[in-house]
Amino acid sequence: MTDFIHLSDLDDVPDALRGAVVAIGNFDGFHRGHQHVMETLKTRAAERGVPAIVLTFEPHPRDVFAPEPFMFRLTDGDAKARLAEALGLDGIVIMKFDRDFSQIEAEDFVSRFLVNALAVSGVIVGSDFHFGRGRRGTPDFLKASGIAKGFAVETLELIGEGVDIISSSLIRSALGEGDIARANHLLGYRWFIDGVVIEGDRRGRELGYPTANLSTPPAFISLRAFMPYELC
Ligand SMILES: Cc1cc2nc3c(=O)[nH]c(=O)nc-3n(C[C@H](O)[C@H](O)[C@H](O)COP(=O)(O)O)c2cc1C
Ligand SMILES: Nc1ncnc2c1ncn2[C@@H]1O[C@H](COP(=O)(O)OP(=O)(O)O)[C@@H](O)[C@H]1O
Repeated sequence: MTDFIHLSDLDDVPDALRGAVVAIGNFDGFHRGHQHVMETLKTRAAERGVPAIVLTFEPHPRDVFAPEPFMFRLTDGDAKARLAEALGLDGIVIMKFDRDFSQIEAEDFVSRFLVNALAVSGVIVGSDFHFGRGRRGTPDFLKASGIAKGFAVETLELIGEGVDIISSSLIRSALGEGDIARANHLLGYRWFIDGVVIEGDRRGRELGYPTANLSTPPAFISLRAFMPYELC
């Protein structure tokens, strides 16, 4: 088994990742809908005997285009990489998303990155996936590109929970309401925040249970910042 590979661009793709089947998206949270994409990705890659990798973007495009209202994040790039490795994928590519990158046309994204850099053998996305300047690249466009350029494209139905489609915003709403159990259920694992424990105002000792002050990037602060959470 080869080591998990983490790339931050597609300038010089190692041979070990060329020819891969690739899942593309933001994947904030690696929730159960995303995990369905990843399981399909692993199955298709194993059938072809090629690597299974995820191609994602940081920062989140919504933070680039509409920084207000504030959107707290479920997983940063490092957490996505850890989850991808834990799910048994072969690698992750975290491309820098900025205004210049967002102007790349869907056609160019396919030819520059999917075909020339990665030589993908297959692409897996959910049925709502859009990409390229102005979000013009639709799942149908991706399928047509695959036929023209010789890679397989699979678009998956979105996984639901009751009447809701599982999405990172649904999980943010659950957390915003303090419903950790529902967030955990939708995530498929126990929600976590990464941070370094720092010295605070020493008020925790008056609360009657152990507390820790976490230094956490602003995008990871919950809407209910003063809710007690169990440490794990
Ligand atoms: C090359 C490229 C250009 C993009 N340009 C835009 C854009 O102009 N406007 C926009 O809202 N999103 C843009 N996006 C972000 C996509 O709409 C989308 O968030 C991203 O492909 C991840 O898909 P997902 O949201 O289904 O996970 C772009 C994405 C890519 C890969
Ligand atoms: N509930 C779901 N079921 C199946 N695929 C999904 C689901 N939610 C998102 N996807 C797919 O996973 C990838 C990342 O989606 P993204 O837009 O980051 O998710 P979210 O809607 O949770 O913010 C995309 O290809 C998307 O189509």
